[in-house]
Amino acid sequence: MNKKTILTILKKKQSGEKITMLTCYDYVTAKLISSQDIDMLLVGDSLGNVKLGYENTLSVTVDDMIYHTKSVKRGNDGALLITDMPFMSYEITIEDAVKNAARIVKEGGAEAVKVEGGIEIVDRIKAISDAKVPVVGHLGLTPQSINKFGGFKVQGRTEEGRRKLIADAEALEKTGVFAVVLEAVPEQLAKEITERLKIPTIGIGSGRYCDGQVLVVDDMLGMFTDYTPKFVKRYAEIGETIRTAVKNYIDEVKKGKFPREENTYK
Ligand SMILES: Nc1nc(=O)c2c([nH]1)NC[C@@H]1CN(c3ccc(C(=O)N[C@@H](CCC(=O)O)C(=O)O)cc3)CN21
Ligand SMILES: CC(C)C(=O)C(=O)O
Ligand SMILES: [Mg+2]
Repeated sequence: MNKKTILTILKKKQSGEKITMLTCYDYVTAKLISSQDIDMLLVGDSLGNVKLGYENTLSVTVDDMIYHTKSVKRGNDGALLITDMPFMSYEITIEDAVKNAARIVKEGGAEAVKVEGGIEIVDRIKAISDAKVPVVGHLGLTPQSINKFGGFKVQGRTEEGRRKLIADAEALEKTGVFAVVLEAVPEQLAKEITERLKIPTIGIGSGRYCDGQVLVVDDMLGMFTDYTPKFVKRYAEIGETIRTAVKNYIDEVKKGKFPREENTYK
């Protein structure tokens, strides 16, 4: 597949071509997804929920992110590879932020990192970017703030919230992020932010007017069903397919129908 870079992504905003992104956590899935000319793969810290079975993303470590990024890297054919910086890997000091971003690039092979937050973290973002690592921002319902928000709560519904989100988005652009994920941002506000910014907005639950869209792959494939945010559309029922396949396998082994002659060495 044609190699996508940050230039590919920036150009799509200019031309008005929609940008596509999915999360991805492993080699097999990276091969499958990138065979379809997706623009970006995100090794999301949602892997804490989806792959590790935690209740939220707060326990995810830099080592977890590197482990999964290496796996995705080997299967990726051409997509721009972005990895989330996990909770507390960029909050404490600028030095931490740069060191952890560097590990994600050097050891994991990510081409960019994503961080959650606005004005309060622009110094960390600038330092990472100055260290030659492209950064994606993430605003709105930022899951690493779950304890501060008191749950997975839509942000930007009050006038003050609206103003803060716009100011954060503009601050991120000024600091040099090359794209910003807008999560669960009310559609008209996401539209306004998208129109104000020269960098692309990638929406998840933020309506039709964002420059691109992202979903958690296990959600859109019907694999992860512990909870289903309203913004998820199921494009397949792979969970159901797996259950049926496993059921048939068990039945056939018990009845002696599997293995058959063609599955047997002579
Ligand atoms: N599988 C999965 N999909 C995701 O999209 C996702 C993760 N995991 N883990 C990290 C975060 C958590 N996310 C979530 C989780 C729950 C809601 C949720 O329940 N939202 C409510 C709306 C809440 C409100 O109206 O304020 C909903 O009904 O959609 C949203 C995003 C998004 N991210
Ligand atoms: C949902 C996307 C944007 C994300 O941050 C993740 O998967 O962790
Ligand atoms: Mg994330």
